[in-house]
Amino acid sequence: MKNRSGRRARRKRRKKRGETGHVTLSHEASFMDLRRWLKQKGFSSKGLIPASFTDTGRGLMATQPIEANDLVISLPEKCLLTTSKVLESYLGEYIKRWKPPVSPLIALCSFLIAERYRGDTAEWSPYIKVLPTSYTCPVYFSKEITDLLPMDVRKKAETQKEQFEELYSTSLPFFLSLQPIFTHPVEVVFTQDAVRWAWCSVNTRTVYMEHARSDFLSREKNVFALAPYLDLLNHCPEVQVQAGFNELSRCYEIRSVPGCKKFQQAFICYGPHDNQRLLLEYGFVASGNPHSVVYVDLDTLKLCLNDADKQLQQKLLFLDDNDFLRNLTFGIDGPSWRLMTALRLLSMKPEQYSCWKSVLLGAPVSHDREDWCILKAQILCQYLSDDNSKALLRIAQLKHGADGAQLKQLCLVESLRREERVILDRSKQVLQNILPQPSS
Ligand SMILES: C[S@@+](CC[C@H](N)C(=O)[O-])C[C@H]1O[C@@H](n2cnc3c(N)ncnc32)[C@H](O)[C@@H]1O
Repeated sequence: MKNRSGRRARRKRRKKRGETGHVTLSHEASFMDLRRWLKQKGFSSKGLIPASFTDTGRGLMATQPIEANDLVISLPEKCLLTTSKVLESYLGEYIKRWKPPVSPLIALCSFLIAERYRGDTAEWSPYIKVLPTSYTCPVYFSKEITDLLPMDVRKKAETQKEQFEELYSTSLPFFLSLQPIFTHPVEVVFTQDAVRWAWCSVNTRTVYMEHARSDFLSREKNVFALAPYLDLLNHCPEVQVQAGFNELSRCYEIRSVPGCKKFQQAFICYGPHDNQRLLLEYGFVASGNPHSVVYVDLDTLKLCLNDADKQLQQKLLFLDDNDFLRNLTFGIDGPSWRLMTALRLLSMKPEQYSCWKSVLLGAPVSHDREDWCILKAQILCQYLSDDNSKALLRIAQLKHGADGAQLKQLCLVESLRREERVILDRSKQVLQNILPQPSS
């Protein structure tokens, strides 16, 4: 008889209960220091411990059941790193002096970089030490890897990269003004890589918290708060939570609507984001994400249209005026309502223009125009499928000989492309089923 208490049996039982493999990290010196430091600020991490999970990486595990609607975590204001704390710090006088005022984002980024530079002597050192040293957000991607992204997200990633580079170059004079704080030249402390790290730390880890406007900061939104320990919570699209700063308890609180079983990962939901947005803003992809779709960008749409249509430019202008040139998608259920409506408007013959209002509301133009739309949707779907296959092939080639960071990025783009593949295959089936069969 097999030993039922063996490792394999335990793994099997865990799998049956829907638990994934994990290794606890709470005994690691950096996490022990973090918990000690937070305890001094009034936070008790009882009930949640850091662990590394096979499917999501580092996260928090419940060591006791969390009942439905119970608090998952409650982090006192003292533990939150906000722009007010930065203004009260040794950086404050430099920020207050600088004209025009720096943005709340740059204030936070500068503080993270300065604290990392100060090492063990930094007040926030226990927190800085558990932050990732690098990120998998597209601002880290080379052009070769960015080019493997689906067109729509590729353009957004390129814009994001340009915006980051612009932010870095326009913030350089301010960084240079911080020289008196450092013994090394500021240029070697505030490198583009350091600012990218801080920028990703803020963008991927802050919680939303509104702050009163400060005269010392620019008018850009000041809604960030870095929340040590709480920011170890990973995202699950299906989980419902209530989160926010509680003015009475003066704590940032998260309540879980469904609760969480003992020894399972405690998740929160970052928002109803599709995988493209998760990749752009957080540098990961959630498999089986119910919000995921495949975008049809304008260039792809144009590729599949008839150039001979003399009214094409006018039709595209009309679509633009009615906000029908963005968010055109394929989903697990086939082409979206917006995509089909855009195609219907594009399909119209001049003598049918009088019915544009009902078409905008979703009515088909005519039988033959509806067939035209389904055919165009099929062509679009096939075009995106071919692009997907080419990208997956190229990823497989590039994975040979890639270094650690590149490999992580390639695997991430690969997961996004695999999720896209599932959606496109399902869309193809849906379109095949609705296409009228030739009569025998
Ligand atoms: C707020 S942090 C969560 C803790 C983070 N995993 C860590 O190790 O510090 C957000 C980051 O966690 C990762 N993440 C969150 N949810 C994830 C998920 N479901 N799968 C994979 N990575 C996830 C992403 O890298 C994201 O940028």
